Amino acid sequence: MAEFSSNGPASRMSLGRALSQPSLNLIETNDVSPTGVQLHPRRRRKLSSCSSVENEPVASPFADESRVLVINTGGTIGMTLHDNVLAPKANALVRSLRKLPILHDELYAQQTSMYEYYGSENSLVLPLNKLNKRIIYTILEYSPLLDSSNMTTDDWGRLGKDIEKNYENYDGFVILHGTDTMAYTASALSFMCENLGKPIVLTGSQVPIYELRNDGRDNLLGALLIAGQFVIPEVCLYFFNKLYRGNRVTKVDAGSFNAFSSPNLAPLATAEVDISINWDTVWRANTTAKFQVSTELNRNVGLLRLFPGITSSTVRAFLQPPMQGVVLETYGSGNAPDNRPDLLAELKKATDAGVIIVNCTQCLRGTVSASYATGMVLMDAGLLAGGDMTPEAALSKLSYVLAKKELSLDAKKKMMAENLRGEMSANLDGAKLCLSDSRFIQVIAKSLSISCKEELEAIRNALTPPLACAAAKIGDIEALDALREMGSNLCLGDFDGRTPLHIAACEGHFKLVQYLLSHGASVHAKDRYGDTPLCNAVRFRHKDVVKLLRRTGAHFSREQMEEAGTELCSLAASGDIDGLEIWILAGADLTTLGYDGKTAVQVVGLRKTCFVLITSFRSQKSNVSFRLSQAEAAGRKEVVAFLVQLIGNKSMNGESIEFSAIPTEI
Ligand SMILES: NC(=O)C[C@H](N)C(=O)O
Repeated sequence: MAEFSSNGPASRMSLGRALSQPSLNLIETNDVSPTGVQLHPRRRRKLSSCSSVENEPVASPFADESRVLVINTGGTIGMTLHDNVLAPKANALVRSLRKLPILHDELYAQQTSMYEYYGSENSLVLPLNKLNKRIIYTILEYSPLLDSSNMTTDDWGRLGKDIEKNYENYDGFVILHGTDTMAYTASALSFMCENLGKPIVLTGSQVPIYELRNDGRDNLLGALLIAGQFVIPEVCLYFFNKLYRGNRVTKVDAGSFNAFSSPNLAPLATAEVDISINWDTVWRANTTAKFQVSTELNRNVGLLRLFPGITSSTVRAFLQPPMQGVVLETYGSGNAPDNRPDLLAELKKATDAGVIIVNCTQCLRGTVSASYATGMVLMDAGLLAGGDMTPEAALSKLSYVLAKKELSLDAKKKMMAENLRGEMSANLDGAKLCLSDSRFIQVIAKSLSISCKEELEAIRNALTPPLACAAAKIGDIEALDALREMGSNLCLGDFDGRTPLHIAACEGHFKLVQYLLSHGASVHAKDRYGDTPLCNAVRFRHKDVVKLLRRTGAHFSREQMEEAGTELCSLAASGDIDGLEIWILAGADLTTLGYDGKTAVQVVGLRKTCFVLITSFRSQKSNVSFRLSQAEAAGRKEVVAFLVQLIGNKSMNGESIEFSAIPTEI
């Protein structure tokens, strides 16, 4: 049998702990439960691993597994030679990866019934890594596989939809993609993915993975390790040991493994002896809104590069309708000839007619500014300054913004000037409050005789997560604000991976949860026991916090859902309607099987179940149609029928349900 790593004794209640409650007598080592229900081998193994010593909780043997969806779009990484040219080869990647021990541990897969459990031939598992984690990845291969030169905005839309569809089932996403247009796809996805909370990592290679010497294996492995281990809520690009923000990169070398550059932003992470994440640079969606993908893109956009002697007729032809948005690649810090009234007149005519023209530099590095007269003339012609955006980012941003039909032209222009996903540096001159400005850190540094920047940083990194957690415990927003101004990252966890959001969720500090979410805290952060802030809020029954976290996109994983089955039955058995209600608000399904194959509905009886459902409908109206369809999908015809009869809604359309008509007692 494979060795399962344990996280050691848990010091507090976790979801997994429900399984080891002695009063529930859940120790099950046989294939068949007491009620004769066949348990899946993975769940059986999990249940049998529960401690037989009373009150000693044992972490789930699978708590240290994470899941990554790999979408293979094509590119050199999966190409083979045919008639002396490279072209993508279909249905070959999974077979080949299965034979590579650094990318697949067959023994573990067999012993844990992984293929059966995930129901996919295309699932693989990485060997145990340094952080004691297993990354299970499933490959979704597109057909046909494409050289990225053949990709269009439709392919970006397909990627967006697939990520949206699978978002809740995976911890992170890897996209295998050709390098030629990878910077465009990465930029476009960064805008399309609104309120992203999980990592999406694009990678590929310069030499096919099937060749003896290649960069594909390292790139794929690095991308998987990052997507499976770190909650970096960005569309990123991983290549040659570096993780970049996707909308900051450009392909700079066709013949080197070091093919990409991010000239205006340092890498988000470097994979050297250790993978070190530059958390201060990681971009976070500061909202309490749910993840969604906007697949609408406007194709009437283009890139125009200035060159000495360009004719006004070329410019005029390029700016003709249906063109709606153009990135003008200018000289140096955003300059164009100021002695060419013919050219400037064409630009002005177009902007007056409603074409949005963004000024970006042709230089690899740097930003546009209005420091020269030759730059000012473009402002006068109505161009927008593109800051230090790459042309790839500016073009895909235009395509995304122009597709927003509900916005006026002015609103679109305003949006173009805003920093939406970290694609531009907001204020290059704005000095950030630095570490050494903090009196608190200074005092500690002085008493320890420390003065160098690296040591100061090490102190900050060690001290601030527990300090932020302490502030979260007592609901002290001011203290958190002070820590944040000092340059501390409020999303980092303490030694147990518990973030301030976990603590605030346990304590039920609603305002503080709101504050943290609006400052980039992640609802997907898992502590060392695999618990998210949502698990904590449920455990400590903070209804309003549960609702807020759900609105922000928090959800249970499949494993947590399955564990919930037993907890729900236990609550049902003890008649704890309040307890059941909070689980439902958190997204649990009353038809989930408990340890012995019974559901909470069966334990509590139909009439009471309906009462619980109705109570939760009352507090979460938008969930009505979802719950009904869930009950329907689960084949709980009697529940559905009873509800429909009860609320008099024959159409089953949740939106039209009259809540005041629902009796409070059944
Ligand atoms: N290295 C590569 O992947 C180049 C290839 N032509 C592509 O972009 O699909």
